[in-house]
Amino acid sequence: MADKSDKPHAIFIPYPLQGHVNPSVQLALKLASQGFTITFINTQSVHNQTSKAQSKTGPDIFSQVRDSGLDIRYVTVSDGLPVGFDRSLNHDQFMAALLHVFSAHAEEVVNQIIRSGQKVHCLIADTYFVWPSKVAKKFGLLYISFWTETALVFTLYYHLDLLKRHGHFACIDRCEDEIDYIPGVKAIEPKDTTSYLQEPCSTTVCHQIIFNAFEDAKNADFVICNTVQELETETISALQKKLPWFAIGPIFSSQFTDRIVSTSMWSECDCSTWLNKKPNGSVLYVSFGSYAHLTKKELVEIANGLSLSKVSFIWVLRPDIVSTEDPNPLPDRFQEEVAGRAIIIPWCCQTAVLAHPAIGGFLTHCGWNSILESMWCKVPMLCYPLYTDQFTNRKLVVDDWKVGINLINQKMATKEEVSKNINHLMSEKSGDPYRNSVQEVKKTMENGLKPGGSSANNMDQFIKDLKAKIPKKMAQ
Ligand SMILES: O=c1ccn([C@@H]2O[C@H](COP(=O)(O)OP(=O)(O)O[C@H]3O[C@H](CO)[C@@H](O)[C@H](O)[C@H]3O)[C@@H](O)[C@H]2O)c(=O)[nH]1
Repeated sequence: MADKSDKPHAIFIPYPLQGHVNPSVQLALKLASQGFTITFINTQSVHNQTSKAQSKTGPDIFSQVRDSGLDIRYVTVSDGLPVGFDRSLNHDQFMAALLHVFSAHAEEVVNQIIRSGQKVHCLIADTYFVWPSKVAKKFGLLYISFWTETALVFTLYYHLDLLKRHGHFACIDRCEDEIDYIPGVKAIEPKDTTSYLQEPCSTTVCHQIIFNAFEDAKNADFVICNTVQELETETISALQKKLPWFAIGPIFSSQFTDRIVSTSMWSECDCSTWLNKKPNGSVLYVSFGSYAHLTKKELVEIANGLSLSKVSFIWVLRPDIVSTEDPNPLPDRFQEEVAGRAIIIPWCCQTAVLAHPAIGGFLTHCGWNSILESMWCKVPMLCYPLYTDQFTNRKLVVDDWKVGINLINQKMATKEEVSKNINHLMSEKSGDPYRNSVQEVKKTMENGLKPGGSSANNMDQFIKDLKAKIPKKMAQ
C-alpha cells in the first residue's frame, strides 16, 4: 500500500554490537518522538540474543512504544552468518562477514521496504559500515552517518592520510613525538590514538573496515555524534568546517535507569537489594563492557587486586570475558576471599547500578557509552582501556577532563597497583578532586540537553537541515 504520510521516514541500521545498538535505539526513539517514522533494522543474531536474555521481548522490541504512539517499525536481517554462530569466539570471521557480506543483506532489506510502497527519505547507519553512502545513493536516499564514539576518535580516523604522512600510523614503539597537526586537536601522543592506528599490522579485517568506512563517511549528507559540543569544542568546530557534523549527545533513555525498549544481550541481575544496604559512595562498579576480552593473566591480577583492596564491589563478569571456552577464569578461592563485600554477576542494568548512591567509582574499559553513563551519574573512573577507541577515551577522561585515574600505564598492572589505585579513587580525600570534576562535567552534559542547550540546538538544526534537503517530491 502506498504511504501517503509526509513525515520524514528513516531506515536505521545500527552496528550489530551492544555498544552500538544501545545508543541507536535511543536515537531512534528520540527521532520518532520528534515526528519521524523509523524502520529500525536489527540483525537476527542481535535480536535472538536480546530475546533470549529477556523472556519478555517478543518478535518486535518496539511494540510497546508503538502502542504509546511512536511510529517505529522493526525488521530483522541476517548478518551473513548462522544465528547460532559464536561471534565472540570468532571475532575476525564476524567482522569479515560485516565487511563483505552484510551490505548485500542490508541492500535487499532496504529494497524490500521501498518496493512495499513505503516512502523512505533517508538511511541512518553506523559510521563503521563500509557501504551506506552507496546504498543510499542507489535508492535516492539521504545518508546520515551515526558515530557512537568521540569527536576526537572520528577526527583521527578522518585524518588517517595526515597520520600516515607524518609517520604516526602503525608506529607503536617507534614514535613518541606528539601529533599536533590534526585540525582542532591541540596535541595527542601516539599511545593515546586508537589501537588500530597504533598496531604494526594494518591489514586486519578491522583495519579494512575502518579505512573503507571513513572513505564512505566522507559522502554522508550528515554526521550525528553521541558527544557533547562543550566537551570537545575545538575538535568539533574543526570537523564542522569539513562536514555537516552535529554533536547531539548524550543519547540516553528518557528514563535513564530504566530502558523503555529492552536492548540487553544478556539477562540482567538486579543488584538493588544488595546496594541498598551499602553506605553511599562505598561500592566500586567493575565492568569491561560487552565485547572486550581480558587475558587470563590480566583477569587474575585484577581479581587479586580487588581482593587486596578490601573495597566492596560489583563485578560484571561476562561468561566470555576471557573466552567462551574458559567460562570460569577466576582464581581459586577468590569468591571466598571477597564473600560478603562483593557480588559477581554476568550482566546488569548498568545505568541503574551507576545511578545508585552506593556506587563511588567505576573500574571501566573506557567504552564510550560507559564513560557517558558514568559521568552522567557523577561517578569518577578507574581506567583500564583494552582496545579500539578506549585508549583515546582514557586520555579524555584522565588527562583532559580529570574525572578519573589510570589503572594501568601502558603495561599490565600488578595486583598491588590495582589495589593501590582502587583505594586512591575510593578514599574520600584522594578521590575528591575527581568527584568534584565529574560534577562539573555532569552539569555541562545536562545543560547541553536543556532547551537552548548545545545538544538540543544541534538536534533541532540537524532536523531542520535534513527536512530542507528532503526533496519536495519525496515528501508528497
Ligand atoms: O552489565 C552491563 C554492562 C554494560 N551494559 C551496557 O552496555 C553498553 C556498553 O557500551 P560501552 O561501554 O561503550 O562498551 P562496549 O560494549 O565495549 O562498546 C563498544 O562500542 C563503544 C561505542 O562505539 C566503544 O566506545 C567501545 O570501545 C566498544 O567496545 C553500555 O550502554 C552499558 O550501559 C549493561 O547494560 N550492563
